Amino acid sequence: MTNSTKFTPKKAFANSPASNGPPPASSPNGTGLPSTAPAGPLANGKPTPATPSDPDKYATVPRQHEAERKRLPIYGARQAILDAIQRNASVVIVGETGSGKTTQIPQFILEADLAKYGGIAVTQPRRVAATSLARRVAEEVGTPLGKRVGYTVRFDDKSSPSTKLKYLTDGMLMREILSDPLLHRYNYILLDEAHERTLRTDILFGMLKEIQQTRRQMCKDRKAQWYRRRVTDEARRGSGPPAEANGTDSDLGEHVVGGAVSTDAAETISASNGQPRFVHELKIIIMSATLDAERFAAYFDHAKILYVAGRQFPVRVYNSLEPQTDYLDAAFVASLQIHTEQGPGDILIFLTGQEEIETLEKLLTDHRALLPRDAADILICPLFAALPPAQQAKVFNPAPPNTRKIILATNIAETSITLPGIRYVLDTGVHKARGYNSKVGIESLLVEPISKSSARQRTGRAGREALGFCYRLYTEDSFMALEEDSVPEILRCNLAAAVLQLKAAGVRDVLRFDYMDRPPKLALLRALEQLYSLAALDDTGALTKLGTWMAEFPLDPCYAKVLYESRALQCTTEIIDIISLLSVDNLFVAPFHKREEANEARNKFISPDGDHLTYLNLLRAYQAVKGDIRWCHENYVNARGIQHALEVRKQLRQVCTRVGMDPNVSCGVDLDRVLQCFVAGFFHQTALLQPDGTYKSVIGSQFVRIHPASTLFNSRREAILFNELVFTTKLYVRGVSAIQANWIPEASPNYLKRGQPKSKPALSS
Ligand SMILES: Nc1ncnc2c1ncn2[C@@H]1O[C@H](COP(=O)(O)OP(=O)(O)OP(=O)(O)O)[C@@H](O)[C@H]1O
Repeated sequence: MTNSTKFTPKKAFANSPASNGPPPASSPNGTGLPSTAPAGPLANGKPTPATPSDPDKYATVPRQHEAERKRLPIYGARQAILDAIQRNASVVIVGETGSGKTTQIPQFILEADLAKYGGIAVTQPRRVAATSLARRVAEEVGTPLGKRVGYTVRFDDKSSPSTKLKYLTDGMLMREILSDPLLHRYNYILLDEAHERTLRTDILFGMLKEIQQTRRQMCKDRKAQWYRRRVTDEARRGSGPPAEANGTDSDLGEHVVGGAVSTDAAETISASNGQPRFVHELKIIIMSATLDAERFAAYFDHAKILYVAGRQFPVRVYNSLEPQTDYLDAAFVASLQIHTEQGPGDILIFLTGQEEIETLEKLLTDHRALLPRDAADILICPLFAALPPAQQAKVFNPAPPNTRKIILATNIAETSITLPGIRYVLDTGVHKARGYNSKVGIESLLVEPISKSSARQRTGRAGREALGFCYRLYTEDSFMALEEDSVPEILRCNLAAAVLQLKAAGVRDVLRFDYMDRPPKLALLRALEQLYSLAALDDTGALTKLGTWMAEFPLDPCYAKVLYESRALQCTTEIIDIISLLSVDNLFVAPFHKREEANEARNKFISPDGDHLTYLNLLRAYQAVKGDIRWCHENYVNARGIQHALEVRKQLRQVCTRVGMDPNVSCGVDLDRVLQCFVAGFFHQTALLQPDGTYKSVIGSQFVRIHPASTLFNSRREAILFNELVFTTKLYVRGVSAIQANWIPEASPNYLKRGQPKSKPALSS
């Protein structure tokens, strides 16, 4: 990459007709309905009926942002939204980015006291969105975070029995289904950013549809019973009045609509403990700025569609006049030009991954000293998934005086979140997309063009607090050539984890599940086969005890199996440590101008057996110096990465304790056991050395190369196991360790010979 590009914003960008709409629509409706306060709705059990409205009863801190709320375009549509929600079981709401869907619609429901019989869940594809939105909405509602408004994301829960409105990742809602199969605790589920079509959202769509139908049927059945009982009671009493209302009748009495009893709530008897359990209809609301509303409405049983017009502030969109050969360089130059030539406001730059972010962070940091004297200072804030939450949170802090914040983000900043201060967005037009070839079982992670929908979402990160600007580092023709939407993840991913969750949620026949887009049959069969080989499914395709245990962990099934095996081989401490470390992309940093020194430093930790034990050595050394940051710097260790791994480790240890597994059982120096555990989960990801020095995978007979970043790069060992088989520029294996070839056939009870299933599982059920 060079800095000598001819790219300049003035020359390179044309004012685009894609400029995003007129100035904000003002909000006509000024009055909020009073909020009310049912108790403990997100805890299991029978919710307490609503108390009379009292907006301030639960506001233990002052409400904030009231005037801003009322200026949001969505506020003008408040009554229409509430009417649609009351009249329809499912509603699709489409409104511009920043118009107020995510923060306001749940509050409308709260304030209008519609969620009488349970809580409100708002799902987000990403944890950073869930946590920041909950924080903002708690401020608006005037409640400490975790009380009336809270969030639940993997490894972090800020909710309590008094939480009425909860932001959570779609993965966490899937987990809640395991313990509360009909999601009784919720009255409303809002599926936000539904256009993203992550694997989990797609699975959730199908599960929620089924839950909604079941609950509706239960309400109807219970209602019929109630009528029969009432008629019998009245007949027995002659012409006297109906029986004095007991708890059931008074609950039902609240639902009398125009003389008929509505079917949206009824008491029923829980089969498990014979205690009365309140059943109420589940309302589903699907939201996004960029989705195919008709398609979603058709899938959700002809849901009502609402389009809410207007955005708060305009965003001027500029496209590059010429194609850019190096988007990273273009982003570097453009950001400095904005900084030195444009007015105040922070900059958000979309890049594809941690490595690119760290490269640009370094370039910009080095350039700080060269800024003109009169220019403001710059503060660079990275934002990517593997960054520890505390570091991620820094992007939400205002920049110090006379400083411009430059946020370097992956597409975790693409949807949903408001990053305060952002006025300029630089869109490189690319992202890293995961793919999966189910024929050969190879995953790929390639840099690809984004979709138009993603480009619009990126644009929408500006214009949320004031007029904004979006510079697309690609031509308008390139924009026009983009696909409208990205291919749903379910059509391009390994489905083993999703199938395990479906099975754990009681879906027997995953081939016939009601998918919005049906994945290829081969991909589903592969997932079933993989779970069978891990002994998570039995010969009939039903979940085994082990499978149920594995579904408890927020881990890919292969890692859950490794952890399970660690109990027998008595090395749970080491396995938890290594799995946590594997959740980080790069544990070592290797700046290109200091590669040799970095390699030398890494050699201190290297285990001759490969990456897994090398990571363990690294953690032990880090613990010995008590996480000294200077030590990390001197040894080219990614301190942020290790901190993130330690967070994951803490949480995994907690889950282990919860399921009765002692996380403190260690194998000491007998580290072969650790690798044997990994073979138990990854026997299908092993390869044998060939006479010519190459490696051939045991399953699929693919020639694979050890990734240059692996400690076993260029080494010749009898057999290897790997955590990832990834096509980038070539077919590489990553996360590699040396193993004994005879461990492979022993590793799976369902495999007799290498790569040969003992018998085909009954895949259709
Ligand atoms: N953390 C925050 N700091 C400052 N303003 C915020 C914050 N969160 C929300 N806002 C304000 O509330 C507005 C509405 O945000 P909200 O997330 O509800 O919009 P949205 O319609 O859901 O957007 P998107 O489609 O992009 O998710 C923002 O445009 C911004 O003005």
